[in-house]
Amino acid sequence: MENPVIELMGLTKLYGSLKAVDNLSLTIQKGEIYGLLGPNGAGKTTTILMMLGLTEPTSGKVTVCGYNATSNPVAVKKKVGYMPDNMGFYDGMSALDNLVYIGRLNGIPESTVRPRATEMMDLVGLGQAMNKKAGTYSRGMKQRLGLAEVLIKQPEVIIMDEPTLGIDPAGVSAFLSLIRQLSNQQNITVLLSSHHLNQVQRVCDRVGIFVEGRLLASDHIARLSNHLFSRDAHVVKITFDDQVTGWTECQAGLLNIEGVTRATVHENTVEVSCTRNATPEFVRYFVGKGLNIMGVHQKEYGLEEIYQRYFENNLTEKESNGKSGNLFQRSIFKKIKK
Ligand SMILES: Nc1ncnc2c1ncn2[C@@H]1O[C@H](COP(=O)(O)OP(=O)(O)OP(=O)(O)O)[C@@H](O)[C@H]1O
Repeated sequence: MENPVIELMGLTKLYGSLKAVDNLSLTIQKGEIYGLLGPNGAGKTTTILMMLGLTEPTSGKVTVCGYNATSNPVAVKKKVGYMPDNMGFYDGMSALDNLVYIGRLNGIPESTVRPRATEMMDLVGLGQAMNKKAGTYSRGMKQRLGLAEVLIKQPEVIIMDEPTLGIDPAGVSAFLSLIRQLSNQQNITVLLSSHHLNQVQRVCDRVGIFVEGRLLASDHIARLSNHLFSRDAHVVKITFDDQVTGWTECQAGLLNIEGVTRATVHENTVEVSCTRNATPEFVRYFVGKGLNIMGVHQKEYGLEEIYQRYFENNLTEKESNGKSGNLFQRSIFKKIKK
């Protein structure tokens, strides 16, 4: 059932002559984890600031939990927990006391604030370390403490800007699992802005690809992939025990199979692109020809390929419109790919 929690309608933000956000329309449903992807300067932070009522749109409207973020930012702030990429704590105080302090600031009564803070520390996996000073926490522990600070408000929406920056791979994995668990158990809506495509892919239900203030695409990863790679939605690599001989005949046979758009060979490996999953037919075909199959590998398109394809399409469109700035964009893309 449709239950929009965040709604952006024709949102535009100008900084002088620079269009940081350009006529952005987007709806995020209750309980969704939505990933906002884009290179540096794409307009992600500006969009988030408008959602929080911290900066005013030049035109358009943003509502969060039914409240207009521009005219009623205080109501929005009560519903939303915001986690910037670098949260500050009182280093000399214990992590638990930091949390109690935030709880008090958010109006939690004195009788319940400490038990609630303790509960949140357990929830984010810091129960054993809650009496340590925040200044002694590692980067990953600080991110968890930041999440506890957001959760103590019991928000309906959590907005995170690069939440896993500087955390080691094991810490990232644990942190993302925690976000997924919170969303499943408490039906919290999460908006996650990130450059880390593989992390976004692991945790997000839908993603938006954002470039130069414009949303180029917004959908489920599988749907974006089907849309972009429909001609070669299923690519299968088949490896044989020896070099493939009589390839011309083989290739003609494969192209006769329904949906096959391309078949190539390199030494002992054949790659077939198809609009449907016809792997069993390929295997039967080669077995029928007396070839010994050593391995079958089905390629899946990840967010990285999807992002790259959208980015390239955007560049091609700009090139054909004769706009400049391509080298800059390409260098940003290389940076993201690292
Ligand atoms: N206060 C401001 N005054 C002028 N220009 C700004 C201001 N804030 C942001 N911009 C510009 O707006 C554009 C979008 O910036 P924004 O910070 O929203 O991008 P971003 O997608 O969050 O980037 P990053 O991934 O680097 O955080 C950039 O060109 C930036 O230089």
